[in-house]
Amino acid sequence: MTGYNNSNGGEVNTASNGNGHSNGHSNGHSNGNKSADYTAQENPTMCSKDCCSGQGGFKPGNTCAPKKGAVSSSDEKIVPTPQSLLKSNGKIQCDLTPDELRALRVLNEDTYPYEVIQEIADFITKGAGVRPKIGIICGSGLGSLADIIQDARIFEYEKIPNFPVSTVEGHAGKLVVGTLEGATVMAMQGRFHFYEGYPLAKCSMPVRVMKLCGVEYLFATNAAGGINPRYGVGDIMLMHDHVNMLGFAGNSPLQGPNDPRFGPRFPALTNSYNKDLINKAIEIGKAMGIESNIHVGVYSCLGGPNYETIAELKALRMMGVDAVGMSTVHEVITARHCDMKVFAFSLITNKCATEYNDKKDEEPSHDEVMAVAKMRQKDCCELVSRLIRELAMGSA
Ligand SMILES: O=P(O)(O)O[C@H]1O[C@H](CO)[C@@H](O)[C@H]1O
Ligand code: HPA
Repeated sequence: MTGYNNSNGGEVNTASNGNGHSNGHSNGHSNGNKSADYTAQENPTMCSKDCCSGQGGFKPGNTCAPKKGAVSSSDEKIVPTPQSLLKSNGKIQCDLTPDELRALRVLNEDTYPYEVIQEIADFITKGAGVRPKIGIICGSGLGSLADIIQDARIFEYEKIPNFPVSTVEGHAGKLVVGTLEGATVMAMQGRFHFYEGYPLAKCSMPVRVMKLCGVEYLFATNAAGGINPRYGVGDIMLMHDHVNMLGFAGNSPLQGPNDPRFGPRFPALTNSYNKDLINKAIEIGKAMGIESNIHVGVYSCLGGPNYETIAELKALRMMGVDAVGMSTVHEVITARHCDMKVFAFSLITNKCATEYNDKKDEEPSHDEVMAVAKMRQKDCCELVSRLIRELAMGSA
């Protein structure tokens, strides 16, 4: 791989994707459901199996009184909403613990005003005693990128005011601030995904926190499925562009009122991925002897959490997508909106099938994703730290 220049779209491969196919599926089916309405057939007047079965079976005249120990509707645990917690004097009244209350508040908080982001940033910079220049987001299984940070000050997400919590395996939920190769850095060991139930603005809110902490460069990493047939498991794809599938569906982290202190209402995304950093990373890949495992390509983010169907993967390939995942794009959009320089790469953890087959072992799984990330974390760490060294020395 030689120097990258955006004009030919990097290594984007427009290989024929074999559009015509027969998948051998038949539409007709029999559901084999012999007794769709079990209670109605056996006990024509029974109100429900659960209701009457504790009373010695159904007898004509059962009153269907609640069973002993059953929870009456007034005893049922109420799932609190902000409204249900408010007394008429506007004060919150509930028996939730402070932690439960905080989790509830963070779940319900969809937008983060500038001042709240500033508060979070102040909490971190005061606690860490530094203003980091480089922000790193660790992809699934790539948390070790943060383990190499020196003089680390670690903030658990639960302890950061107004911060969401990580719910995905391989995302520890820690923010690590310190130095790496002479640069001050902050790394998210655990990112937020749309499929976790967080709105996109919340998923990428930490990028704004990074900005207000002083971060100028965002390094975003992810685990992804390789759609480009030339990509192998364990390869690294430097992102030079993306296709925002969630954006196609009308969803953006920038939706809602725009605060010009972060950036413009209508940001351009045509030069989102920094070319100098891509070229430096290619050089570093050569120096590491992994040149043949480095590609430059297009990433696409789907909502997840399910992996893609064959038809979806074929469609993505036709659109020029090389690797697919469930993250990163909203972070990049948020970073570009507030004028951060972006470097991003995908670790290809699995090859995506674009032809129909019945091979179970070719189906993607998060276990496989984590295993490959573990296997390749050393090279990923080296690539990131060497690139940061170049930045710190002012040569990137
Ligand atoms: O993008 P990251 O966070 O690396 O994780 C990827 O791996 C998970 C699926 O295995 C999904 O969350 C997908 O987005
Ligand atoms: N699809 C979507 N996300 C992923 C994949 C994949 O194949 N691999 C890792 N993250």
